[in-house]
Order: sequence, then C-alpha cells, then structure tokens
Amino acid sequence: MADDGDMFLNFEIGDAPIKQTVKYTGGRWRDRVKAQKGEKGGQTKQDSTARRDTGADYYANRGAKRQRTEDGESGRFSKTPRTSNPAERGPPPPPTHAMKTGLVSSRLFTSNPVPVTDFEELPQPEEAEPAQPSNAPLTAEAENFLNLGLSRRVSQHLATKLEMKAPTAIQKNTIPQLIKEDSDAFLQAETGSGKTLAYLLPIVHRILALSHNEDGTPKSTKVHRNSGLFAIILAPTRELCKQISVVLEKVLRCAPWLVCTTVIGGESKKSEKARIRKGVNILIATPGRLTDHLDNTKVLDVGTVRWLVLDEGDRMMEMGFEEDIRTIVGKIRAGELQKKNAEGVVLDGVLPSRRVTVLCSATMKMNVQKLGEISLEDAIHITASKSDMEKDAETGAVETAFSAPAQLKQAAIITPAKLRLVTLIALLKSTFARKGSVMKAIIFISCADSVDYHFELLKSTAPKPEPEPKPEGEAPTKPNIHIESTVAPATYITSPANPTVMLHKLHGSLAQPVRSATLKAFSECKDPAVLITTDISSRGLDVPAVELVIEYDPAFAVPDHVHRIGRTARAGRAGKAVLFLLPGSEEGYISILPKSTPIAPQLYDSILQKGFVTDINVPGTESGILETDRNSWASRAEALQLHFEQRLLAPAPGAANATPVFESKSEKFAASKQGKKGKAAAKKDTEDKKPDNPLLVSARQAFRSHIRAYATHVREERIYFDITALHLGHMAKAFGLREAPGGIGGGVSRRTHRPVQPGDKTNKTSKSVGDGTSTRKAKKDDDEKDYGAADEDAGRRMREKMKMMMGNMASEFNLG
Ligand SMILES: Nc1ncnc2c1ncn2[C@@H]1O[C@H](COP(=O)(O)OP(=O)(O)OP(=O)(O)O)[C@@H](O)[C@H]1O
Repeated sequence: MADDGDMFLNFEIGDAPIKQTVKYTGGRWRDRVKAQKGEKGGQTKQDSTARRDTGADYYANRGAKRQRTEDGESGRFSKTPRTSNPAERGPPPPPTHAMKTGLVSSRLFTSNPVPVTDFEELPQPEEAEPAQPSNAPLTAEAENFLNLGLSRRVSQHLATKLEMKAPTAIQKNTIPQLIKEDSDAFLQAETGSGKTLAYLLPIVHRILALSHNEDGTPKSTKVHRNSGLFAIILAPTRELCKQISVVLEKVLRCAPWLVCTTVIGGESKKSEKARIRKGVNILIATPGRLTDHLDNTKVLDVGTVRWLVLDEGDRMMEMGFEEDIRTIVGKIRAGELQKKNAEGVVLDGVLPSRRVTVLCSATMKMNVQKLGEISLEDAIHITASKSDMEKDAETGAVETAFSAPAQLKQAAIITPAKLRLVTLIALLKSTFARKGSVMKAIIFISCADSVDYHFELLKSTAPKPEPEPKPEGEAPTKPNIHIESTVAPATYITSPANPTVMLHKLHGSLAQPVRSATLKAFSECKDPAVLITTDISSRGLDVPAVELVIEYDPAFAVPDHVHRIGRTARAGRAGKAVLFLLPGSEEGYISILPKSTPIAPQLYDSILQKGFVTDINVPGTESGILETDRNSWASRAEALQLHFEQRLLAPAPGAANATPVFESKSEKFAASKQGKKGKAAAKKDTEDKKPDNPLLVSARQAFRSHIRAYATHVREERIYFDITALHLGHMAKAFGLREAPGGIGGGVSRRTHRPVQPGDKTNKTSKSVGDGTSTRKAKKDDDEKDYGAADEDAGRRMREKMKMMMGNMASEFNLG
C-alpha cells in the first residue's frame, strides 16, 4: 500500500488506545473544530500512562509538519520535548536510507509513548551486591544424604554416579520427614531447588527397604517389577513427566530391579497398557491419561499404592484437571489398602501404613488450597527454611509468599510496542555476540500462533546445506524428521564471532513426537541455542545450561512469571531474566513482582545501541548483511523493521491473480479510494496486495491471538495490562505488519482457526485426536490457554474495544 499520509492519519488513529485524547492538526479548520468538539464530548481526561511522545525523538529538528506527512501520525503528540527522550542521550541520527526512499510506513522512533519511570533516579544495576545463591546444594561439610536417613546404597549412588554430594535445603527438610513420618505433605520451595529429588529419594529409599537392610545387605524378601505399584506421580505436562522419569531412572540405577514408567498420552494406549501389564513400581502420569487408564483399561491395581505425588499441583488445577484429580484420589482411596502384596511381602511398617499425598509447587495460588482440600489430610507444610516451617506450625497458617532465586538477576526493558521486535533481536544479538558468553536462552511468548510466527520470521530462509557425504560403505545419517519444522539456524541473531545460533520452537499444538524431539534437541544442542515457547515450558523444565530467560510477553499471572524465570538460575547457578514491558501502566507491574534484588528497568535504546553496533546478518540476500546507508544503530533498527515488513509483503509464488486479502477495513478503504483514481491504478494496487504470503498470514494470525491473549491477564493484574490502552496499530508493527488486521474480537477458538503448521497435531480440529482420546482430553493434556470461546470475558472486552475503534475510525474518515 502506498504511504499516503492522509490515509495513515485515518488508519492509525483507529488503532490508538481508546482513552487517548486526539488532537487534530490536519485538514480544514472547520473539520478540526468539529472533530475536537466531538472528541471532548466522548472522552475523559487523558490517562497519564497513555501519554504520547513528543514526536521529537530523534528527529526533533525536522519540524512537526514534516513528521506528520512522513509518518502519518499527526495530531497525536504535543510539541514539547520530554526529558526521557533518547535523543538527549546522543546526537540524533540523520535520515536513514529507508526514510529517504519513503519506504517506511510509520517510523519506529516517533510517536511512541513515554515511560513513566524516571530512569535518571534509578540505581545502576551494577551497584547492587551480587546475592548468594538461595537454591544451591548445601556444603558437603554441613550436610549429607546419609545423615538425612537415606541408605548407604542410595547416598553413595548420588555422590558417585550423580555427583550430588549434599542435599539442598528443601531436600534436607523433606527427606527425613517422608522417611520417618506417614503424614501428607505440601512441599513449597523456590524454582530449581531440587524438589523432584526431595520427594523421589524417600520413596525409593522406602521401597528399597522392602528387600534390603540399612547397610545394603539383602533381606530374604525379593522385590521386582511385579511386586506392586507403590507410587503414582502426577505432573501437568508430558514434558515434565518425561523429565521426572529421566531423573527417577537415574536414581533407580542403584536398584535396577525396580521399574518406573510414564503414561502421558501422545503414544498408543495399547503400548502403555502393555508396559503397565509387564509390571511397574512407580508410575509417572498426566492426570487425563491416568484417569483414562483407570476408567477404561483396568490394568492398574492401585491397592498397593502408598504415595500419590502431585507435582506442580496449582498448574494442574489451572489446566482444568480438578475432576481428573478428584477421580484419581477417589479411586485410590476407595480401594482397600493392601497390607501385603500378591506375593505375601508385608508392606506395612516398611512402606507407609496409610496413603500419603505429597503436593509440590514453587508457588501457591488459591487453587492449590482447593487441591489441598481434595487431596491432603493434616498435611505438614515443608519449606526450605526451618524457621518458616516453625512459624507455619505455630500459627497453623500456610505462608503464601514465594520468591525468585536470590542469585537471579532480573531486568525489565521498557519498550514501546513499535520497537518490540527490533529490540528483541538487538537483545538476542548482543546476548550471543561472543561465542560461549551465553549458551541457551528461552523466550516466552503468550500464544502458539505467535511462537510459530516468530520462529518463521527469525529462522534462516537459506536452503539447508547438503549433509556431508559419508565414506563409502557407511550409511548416511538420517535427518530427524520430527525437528524439521521446529529447529533451524537463527541467522538474524548471529555475528561473525558466533556464526551458529540454533532456533527452536515448542508449544502444545505440536505433535508429541515433535515436542519431545525438539526439547531434546534444545537440551542437547552443542551450539548456542534459543527456544521460543509458550507457558508449556514454564513449569518444571530443567535445562541446566539456560542462562537467560526473556519474557517477551509478560506472564498471565505473577506465579507464572516466577516459574518462567525459574528456568534459569537453577541449583545455585547464575542466571538472568529480562521482561519486556510497554511504557505506561505496564511499568507498574514491576512493583508486584517478587524479587530478592531490585528489578532494574531499562529503556530500549541502550539495548538497540548494544545489539546493533555491528551489521545484521540477513538470510537469503546476496551480501548476507542488512544494507543501510549509515552505520548507526537507529538506521539499522529501521532497516531491519523495513526488511521484515517487506518480507511480509513479498508476493507468494503464483499469487498475482489471487483475490486480495485485506489486513483491515482501512486497507479495504484505501483500495476503494484508489479505485476512484482509476481502475488501472486500483488493479495494480490489488495485485500488489500479495495475498497469500504465508508469513503475512501467520503474522496476522499471531497478532490476533496475541491481542486475545493480552486480554486474559488475571483480573487483579489487568490494571497493568489494560487492553483498552493498547495501541493496536503500534503493536501490529511488532509483528512486521503495517497496521492492525481486523477480526480480533470474534471470540473464535485459536485451535480451530489456527493455520496448520508443519509438525502440528494432524487432526486437532476434529473430534478425535491421535489415539482416540476426546478433544477435550487432548486439550487438557496440553498446557496452553485456549483464547477462544472459553474466554468470553476477554472476547467481550475486545469486541467493545473494536466497536469503539471502528467508531473512531468512522469519524476520522469524515475529516479527510
Ligand atoms: N542435591 C543436589 N545437588 C546438586 N544438584 C541438585 C541437587 N538436587 C537437585 N539438583 C539439580 O537441581 C536442578 C533442579 O532440580 P529440580 O528440577 O528438582 O528443581 P525444582 O525445585 O523441582 O524446580 P521447579 O520448581 O522449577 O520445578 C536439577 O538439575 C537437579 O539435577
């Protein structure tokens, strides 16, 4: 679409926050007065958090009129420069190539909202004392596993084979309790503090005690895989189940006669059933799948089950597993507790004489209390700090505070919506600027569509290199088909010093083999690696080399934020978490985040400066680098944005005669206006629409899902994430779109409308998914929100916003 200033005036205002006061400076004075009057009648005083920038940013000297005509956003900023203007931090860069050629539809650095944070007043991050790790193992001198009551066999195995000489604080407090007592327990400790082993080790120790004495000598009783199912561990995601299973398998190498297995869906129930039938002592399962087996396959005898562990209990409740958990708890409790197993081995006395439930989480939401009511009886609250536990025991109340690991460095980047994408790339570029500086990073994004889009946008478009020929007689290595669409080089964020960075994507709409293979590829990647993901990866995921977590979209609730950032700084290691926030009300969110050290808000410009200090690699171009006529970071940022926008508008093969797909009503309007100028011009424009570029389709879909997701922040936090204050036009820019596409407020289900991506579950829109479980179940085994009909409240609010926007747009058109 041509960059018609007038047209943009109309369209951009339509995307603006509803609360914003619009000042009209273009057109005839009569129209201006009329519009201003109309505006006064309909709007309250402008919210300070939605203030517009002066438009002076980098181009202060260029005059308001010129800006208006060039960026088409006239009338929405005052003429007084503001102090937080980045231009004051250095000389304003001259017009870039993109600006001169007129190819920029709306400039990145103008008309951005101004942060409310006074950055001058803030202490510099480096001033803060480095904190001592709070989730690290204790020193071997202070404590060891043997002293906690674990058998010599297990303790030695931990020390020699797993290189764990001393327990962590939560392990120190949990292990003796679960070995000696048969009461229910609620384990609450920071992310990465070793809760998994805290509950696994006492279980293994006690099962082992059926057949072995304390000193490791065997008893006359033999225990093997058919001796009974003794423990069931439930976790919300398949990934987490697999991870727990891997940890348990490592521990069980000291007792290879004991067997654990997983039932998690994603593979045939028949094969799961066969595995259970062969005999299993510890079962790890997702609630939906376990209920299915208990209800339908009847192979599980729960009479010998002594432990039920609910790992990440609050997440399971959040995902709608309440009914399944009730069923599981009910079925386990209903069956008679067998004092002896089928072979006559006496279980009571060695194993708990009652059924023990262990609830486990780093955070606690209200729904955990509900879960506690369903599953726990007189539970003891175990935390990492003895004094907290004593306080709880005294008061009879459970302390709800939770914290991030003390050594985790946290920062917030205040970035206007338009600059989000380039700032993200700049951050990644500077992160991976040197080889070996950071090995792995995770980027959290609110929804699967947006993950798909950002992966497609950032991955290399260059054809895959041919595999190196093998010596004669040697079979060629087979490429892993499961990761073909989820792992690719990330050219844009590489540098000459660090030429290979691998990009990965993971979300709940991918088929299970793809999910497992991608996670494995990310964990085992020897090159620096980035994982773009949804909250599917926020819980429990333990990839030790993750040094950076980026919350590109803030979490939907503070506890989720704690879990996300907890993917780094695990078991005493260092880590950094960076949160992207929009200027304005989102900045207030920092005040409610748990932090051991202050979260340092930073303005985006320093990130851009650092990231775009060198050329940007661009896949598929002749020179291999992004060309700008000036070597300034600002011009690189603009050129990169333009490059993305052009990639989106590039014609898809054979699309010239296709029916145009308009991004929004305003685009349609533009086309019809063109029509008035002449049919030939209109036809050309129509052909220029490049309708079927899959990246453009993906960008629109990602944008829509993003906006819907934005509306689903928990109620208490919506004062910071106010959908009505969101500038849709600016946000569209962060998706490489020139303006916001329509169709946001329809309340349609993301899953049914999402374009199918390679590697996606094949029949997710049909009733039956994969192995015959219902769609409802398949959804529940996934761990993402469905931003569709389910969130009627969000849909309603979006519809209201769209209605008001449309109203605004219509009145704006009258000005033209
Ligand atoms: N005693 C120990 N010594 C050394 N490393 C340990 C010890 N216990 C656990 N770890 C390591 O700490 C890491 C985190 O453990 P784990 O995944 O159990 O944490 P968590 O508390 O469950 O975290 P989250 O709440 O995020 O799920 C793992 O890599 C694990 O191997």
